[in-house]
Amino acid sequence: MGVMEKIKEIEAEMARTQKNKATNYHLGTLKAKLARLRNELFVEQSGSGGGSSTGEGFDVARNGDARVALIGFPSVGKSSLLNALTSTESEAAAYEFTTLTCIPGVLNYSGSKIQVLDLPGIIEGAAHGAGRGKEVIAVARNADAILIVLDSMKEGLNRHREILERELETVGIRLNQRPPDVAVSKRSGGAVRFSSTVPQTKLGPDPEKIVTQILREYKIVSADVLAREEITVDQLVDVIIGNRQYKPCLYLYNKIDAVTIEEVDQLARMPHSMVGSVAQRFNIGEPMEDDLLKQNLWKYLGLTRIYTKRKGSPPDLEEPVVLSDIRKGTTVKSLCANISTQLLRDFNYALVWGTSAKHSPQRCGLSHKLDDEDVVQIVSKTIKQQQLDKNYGVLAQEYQDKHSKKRLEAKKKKQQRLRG
Ligand SMILES: Nc1nc2c(ncn2[C@@H]2O[C@H](COP(=O)(O)OP(=O)(O)OP(=O)(O)O)[C@@H](O)[C@H]2O)c(=O)[nH]1
Ligand SMILES: [K+]
Ligand SMILES: [Mg+2]
Repeated sequence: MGVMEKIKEIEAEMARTQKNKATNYHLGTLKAKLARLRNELFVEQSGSGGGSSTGEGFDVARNGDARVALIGFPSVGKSSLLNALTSTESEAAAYEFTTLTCIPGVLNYSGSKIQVLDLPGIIEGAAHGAGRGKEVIAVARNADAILIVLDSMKEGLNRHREILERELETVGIRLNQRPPDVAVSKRSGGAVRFSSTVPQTKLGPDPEKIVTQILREYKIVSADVLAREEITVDQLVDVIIGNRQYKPCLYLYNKIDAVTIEEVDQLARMPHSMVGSVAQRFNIGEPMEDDLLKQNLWKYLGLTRIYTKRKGSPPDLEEPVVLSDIRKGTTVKSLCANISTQLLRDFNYALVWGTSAKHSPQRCGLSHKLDDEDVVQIVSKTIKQQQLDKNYGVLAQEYQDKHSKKRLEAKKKKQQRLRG
């Protein structure tokens, strides 16, 4: 039996099984099996044919401080949106599948550059290769945030939203979730031991039993599992499989110019959602204060502007350094690394003005977490400190050389002994 048939079989069995306390354990096991098979299918497919071998899908160079992928059904207005947000022109028309490839544009927002990727529309089954779905979804996997565009005029909008979520989930993308706080450490012997710092209500009456069963599904028989928050079977499976991508995702209900005010009101209340009209420039486009979309994207990307300043001069308010919480973090260290490796190497301390500082300026180390619009002055080590470091580096190198030489000699001797 092929993987696809096995998946169908398990899905059918899950549909047949009533959800109650008695079947909880059985359903949990089925879920784990299903996730394993789906993952197998995905890994298998991304390895062979269809899309590039790097898993990048369409090959578009990264540009700017962060990257957003536009995902949606055909003709929801993705290309129109790209045209409204950036200076790039992507063909927009009233027929489906107008866009056939990935079109990048750059959106400028308060000192930052956000790369926006217009993509072909996807349909149900995209993750398994329907249309150019696989390539589109691979782009979503490599983006910093996803903007799902929906057409408010379409019937079955909620179903559309669910289909898109499912397609993205199939390839291991998790939308608006944090990685679960669970550690699985394999051991060489013994059974599975499960401990938790909080009561677990979603793993049935005997959490250790179900955790053991799920791990066995992934051929792990000996391990310590520690949960620091309440988890579900799905989350445990995610941790075991390990290749999950946690992405912020904003939903835009477009074309609200064409629906009733009651409908608009309902859509605006959906989680992680906003309404707008590209055609009528409602919530989208200039002026900046009214562009709720840009403001939301900024928020979802977790971007932080840092103004740097030199000693004795005012901060440079024209060109902030933009850091991303979801990419490399927003600490003083990520700021230094963003400017130059030299700066990171010669870092002594930082002076920080702004909301992250307890008092202004606060003297901070590399691990200090910065807030949006903080002002930072980096103080490098003195020449003397650098010289000391360098000497230490030379000494450390000599020590290492000496030891690796000794190790090499010992190895040679051992080999000679073995031969002779
Ligand atoms: N009424 C209305 N129509 C819109 C709006 N935005 C886009 N459209 C129209 O929707 C149609 C499809 O727009 P596109 O931008 O081509 O949509 P797309 O999602 O890029 O489509 P594909 O590339 O085919 O997947 C065009 O006729 C647009 O003029 C809007 O806010 N309101
Ligand atoms: K279209
Ligand atoms: Mg298009």
